[in-house]
Amino acid sequence: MSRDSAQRTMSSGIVNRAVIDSFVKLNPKLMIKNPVMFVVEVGFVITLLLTAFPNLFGGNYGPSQRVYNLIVCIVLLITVLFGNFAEAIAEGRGKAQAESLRKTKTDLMAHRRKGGAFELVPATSLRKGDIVRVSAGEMIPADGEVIDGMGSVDESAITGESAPVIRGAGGDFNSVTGGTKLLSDELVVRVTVDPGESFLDNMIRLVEGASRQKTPNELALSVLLAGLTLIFFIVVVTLQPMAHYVHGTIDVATLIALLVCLIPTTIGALLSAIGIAGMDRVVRFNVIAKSGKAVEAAGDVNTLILDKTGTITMGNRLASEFVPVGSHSENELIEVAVLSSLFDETPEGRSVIDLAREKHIQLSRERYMDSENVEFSADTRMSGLNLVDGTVVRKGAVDAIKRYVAEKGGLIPPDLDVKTERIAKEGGTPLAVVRDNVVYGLIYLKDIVKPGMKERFEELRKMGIKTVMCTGDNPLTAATIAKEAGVDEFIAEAKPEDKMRLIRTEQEQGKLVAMSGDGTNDAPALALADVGLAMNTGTTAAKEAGNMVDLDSDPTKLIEVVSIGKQLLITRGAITTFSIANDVAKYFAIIPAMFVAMIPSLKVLNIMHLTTPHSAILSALIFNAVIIPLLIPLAMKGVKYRPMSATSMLVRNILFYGVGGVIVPFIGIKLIDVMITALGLAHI
Ligand SMILES: Nc1ncnc2c1ncn2[C@@H]1O[C@H](COP(=O)(O)OP(=O)(O)OP(=O)(O)O)[C@@H](O)[C@H]1O
Ligand SMILES: [K+]
Ligand SMILES: [Mg+2]
Repeated sequence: MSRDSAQRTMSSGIVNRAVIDSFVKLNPKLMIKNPVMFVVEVGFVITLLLTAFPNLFGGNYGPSQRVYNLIVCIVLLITVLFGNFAEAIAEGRGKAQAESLRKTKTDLMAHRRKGGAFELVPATSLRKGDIVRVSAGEMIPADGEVIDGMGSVDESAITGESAPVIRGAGGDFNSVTGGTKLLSDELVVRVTVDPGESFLDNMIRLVEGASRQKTPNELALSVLLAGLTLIFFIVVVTLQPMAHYVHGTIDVATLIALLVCLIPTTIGALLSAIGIAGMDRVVRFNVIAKSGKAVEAAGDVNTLILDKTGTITMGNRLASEFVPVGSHSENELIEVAVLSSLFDETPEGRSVIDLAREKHIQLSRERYMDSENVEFSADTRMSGLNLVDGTVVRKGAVDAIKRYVAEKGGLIPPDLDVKTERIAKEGGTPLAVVRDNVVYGLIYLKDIVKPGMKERFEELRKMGIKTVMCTGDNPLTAATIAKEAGVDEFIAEAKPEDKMRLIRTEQEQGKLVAMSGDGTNDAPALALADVGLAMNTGTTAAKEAGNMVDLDSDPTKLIEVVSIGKQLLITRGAITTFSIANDVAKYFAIIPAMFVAMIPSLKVLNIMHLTTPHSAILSALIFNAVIIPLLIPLAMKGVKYRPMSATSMLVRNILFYGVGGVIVPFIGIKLIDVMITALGLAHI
């Protein structure tokens, strides 16, 4: 089957299923969650009874009333079904996706460690803390952290990305996901989740919408809609005594039709579809949002915090030059630099070794096996070795090294600052190299700003979002890169806790903050931020702390997420405006029609000139139903979002959807009235 036709059968499958689901959702237990549409369903039941027994509530109605009641009854049923269909079709994609994810889960086996050996067990029996061995060609049986070995993993089952990724013990690339396939080598993995709680399980639940809860915004809107419904209910109920007062009566089916026309059924029917579609759009960008709330928060974000290396710049900072200082030669510098990097497994450390090799300087690791390796940390901003003979070598951020040398009573060579400045002004990262308390020179780490960053930040600025670059690098390098990339503000020489402080300060000013990160030390900040986008390549801690995970591990994807969030909020606002404006217009169609027989002077209000009172009511009711499926595409695709300030967006939308919402029903109802008249149904 070609991809195209496969897609078509999938989408026709989704439609068929949605049609069935529309009926399943008629179950009152499910309907009650949506009070507006529940009222319509109750109306359907009552008019159904009135079709069978036209004089159920008194009166002396003839057979033509039966036909009228039946038409109202059918239109009401269709209205409810249309609303259910909107929700079902929005859920459809996720359900289909969940099914294909479930397939990757079945029948996994695992080699679990027991004593000194490994036993073959079903993956479903694995518990948190179990140790498993995975060999090349096998599926990784559960989520976990690699504790030994390194290998390439095909994660396409969850990311859809076919390029294999490297996973290995230690560092920020140690997390593996159950259901992905190890392509090479062997890994020993410590399982980090119990059955049913895995990433894949969560993802299935998420895309399926099983764990979907109403967001605070949605909840507030639902309460408002329910309130409006109650008000209109009271209004409609009091119409009957008013009619009596002018010596008329209004039949119950008409009252129900009026009520349904007046309550906000359009937004009531589409509300949950809009929310589901928003989450779905995020998924299509390969981002897993743990809640709809996170997506919504993204739409309101004021401040975006990004780190420099790897987010704004390419991130493979490579040593490109050795710059000796004082009276030291280049070779002397290189030797100390290599020594300090001998066991430094960061890309920076590796690149120092590579550049030195190009310059024909190499040291054997075996000779220094007994020395103590001092790993790089974002807190010390240094790395190096403590040799057995007491010699200490370090490389690191220049200010950190300067402080270190001063503590040890060493001197700072006079040309260090000038040379540091030169590298920093070019946007490079200078690393100072020191043996004991003597500074030998600088390593020039080059990093390039990713293409197109300036345009992306410009777009964010138009959305009214402030961007702050937070980097551990020195202020000059930071300033150069900030200018080149076009971020609004930057913080240099930042330690992980500075990120948290920045988030807190912004939040205290009432702002919503988004950030992306991947390291274990990013986890607290990811948890603190309103939108925390964790990288899938990152550590388990980071992924647990964030409320979104980017499967492609592209930190700049926050920009798309923010756009989708905004689009979601705008779409909901637009359809709400449209829905309520619609109801105003329907009021003009129905009220004059209902009362004109009793109060002839109301004729002046009858601006639409609909054929008969019955046709007026039926036209409004049919329009009310038909508008729901007509708006499904808009609810699913979202209102197109263009970067502009929130107020101008609001004004524009109120004009478009508010005014449009008043005009469209006038035209629509008139057209339907003409058709009803042509069909000869106006005089039933
Ligand atoms: N392997 C390393 N050995 C020694 N020093 C390093 C090493 N890697 C980075 N540094 C220094 O430590 C500083 C802080 O590094 P850190 O990773 O916290 O921030 P960064 O990568 O510069 O910025 P960002 O937070 O934007 O990623 C770097 O600017 C650099 O000066
Ligand atoms: K309505
Ligand atoms: Mg970094």
